[in-house]
Amino acid sequence: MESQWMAEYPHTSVVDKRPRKRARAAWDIPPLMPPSKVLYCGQEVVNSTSSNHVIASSYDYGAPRNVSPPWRDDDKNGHYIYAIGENLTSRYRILSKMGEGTFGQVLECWDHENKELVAIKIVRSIHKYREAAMIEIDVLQKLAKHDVCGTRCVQIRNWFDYRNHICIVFEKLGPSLYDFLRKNSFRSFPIDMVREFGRQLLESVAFMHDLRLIHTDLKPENILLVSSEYVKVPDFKLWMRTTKDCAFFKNLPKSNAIKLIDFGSTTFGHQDHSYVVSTRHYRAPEVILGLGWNYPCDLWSVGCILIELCLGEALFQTHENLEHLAMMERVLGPMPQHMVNRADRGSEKYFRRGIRLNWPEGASSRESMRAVWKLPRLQNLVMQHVDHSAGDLIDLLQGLLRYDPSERLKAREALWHPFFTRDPRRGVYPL
Ligand SMILES: Nc1ncnc2c1ncn2[C@@H]1O[C@H](COP(=O)(O)OP(=O)(O)OP(=O)(O)O)[C@@H](O)[C@H]1O
Repeated sequence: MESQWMAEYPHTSVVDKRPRKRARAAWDIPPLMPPSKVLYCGQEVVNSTSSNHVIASSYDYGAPRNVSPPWRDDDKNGHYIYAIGENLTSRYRILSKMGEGTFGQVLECWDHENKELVAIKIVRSIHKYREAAMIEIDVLQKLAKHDVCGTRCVQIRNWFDYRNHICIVFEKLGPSLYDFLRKNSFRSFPIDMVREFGRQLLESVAFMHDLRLIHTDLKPENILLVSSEYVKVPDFKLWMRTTKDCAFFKNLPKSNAIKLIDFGSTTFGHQDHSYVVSTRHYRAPEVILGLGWNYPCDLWSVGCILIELCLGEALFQTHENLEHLAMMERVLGPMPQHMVNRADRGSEKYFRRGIRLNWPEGASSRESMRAVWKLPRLQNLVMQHVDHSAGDLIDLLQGLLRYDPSERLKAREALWHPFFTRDPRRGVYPL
């Protein structure tokens, strides 16, 4: 959920060159406290996610049901302040924090009624976020109605308004693909796994587009593995490069089942939209140039995501429009003239005499110029990172990353691409 309210973040981290707006929890960070431990009321729990919305609880897991916690004011940003182990209505018990986004916090809870673990998004008590949450609920209910097998998008279980916070109850899923990459020191997924992720991602996008819905915020953070289970396997790439024993292994998910989350920015696709959408690295050129966007902006994001899963890190690591466009031209070649001609008033400044990109003349620094120059062409990039199926993958990516949205592959067309239909080991098409 980003779109209009999204802020750009400065470079801060050495390891991940893409600064994230929040730390992630739950999958790789141990629970905040052992279930039996009782902490004293008012004692701060220092959580490695740097949350200041958690206070220690005087409730333990054996606390009586139906006891509501005392009323507390929200924090200054409208986040609900909670304690691990206390109730959220009489039905749910808070177990741990799973994540945090612009719109609120996601907590792992125990559902006393259905006897299952759930993930509850507690939305900030701010009017615009409450309104957006109601739209997200509408979208989730529409998706649930049509996704009879429940395999494409996260399932909504329930929702309620609690102390001025909209709470959305979801089935509990595993880590996001971004979390998984991060935990693996940003080592890439094998190409056959990328193919499976890509297929499911495109099926989910095609399903949404059939319902006339555009996700608008597709990114590895919003694609969750269904299961948290993983296996350790030898990392042959590192084996060849290092003589040390320690870095020989990487983690791989046991199952490659994934689902989409975060429908807070989802919108209807009946007409072109003009406001800025998508998280920066996954943002399509028509959005940056103010040309109006529609369904194809999701397919551009899918292209960026597939490359990231093969590389381990984002392709367009930038926070600035001109640099972003220069990176695109470096990887994909020049932008079509008719798009340059139509650039809106805000983006005219990125071009020289309305003909070509104002690059490198307009670069803000030498560092920025270097960041663009170091990017290879798409073909070389894929060949450097993929051991087989490179030709098919390059062709698919060229279709997904077409500048002109009207020429970009549609989700269903992409699913018929040889990258998905050809058996990679035998080079033949299955029936
Ligand atoms: N069903 C779920 N199961 C497990 N974890 C979840 C689930 N839903 C969300 N999360 C975790 O919570 C994080 C935030 O969720 P979500 O993206 O829906 O919130 P948001 O406020 O809309 O975020 P954003 O700022 O990206 O718009 C996710 O990245 C993920 O780590």
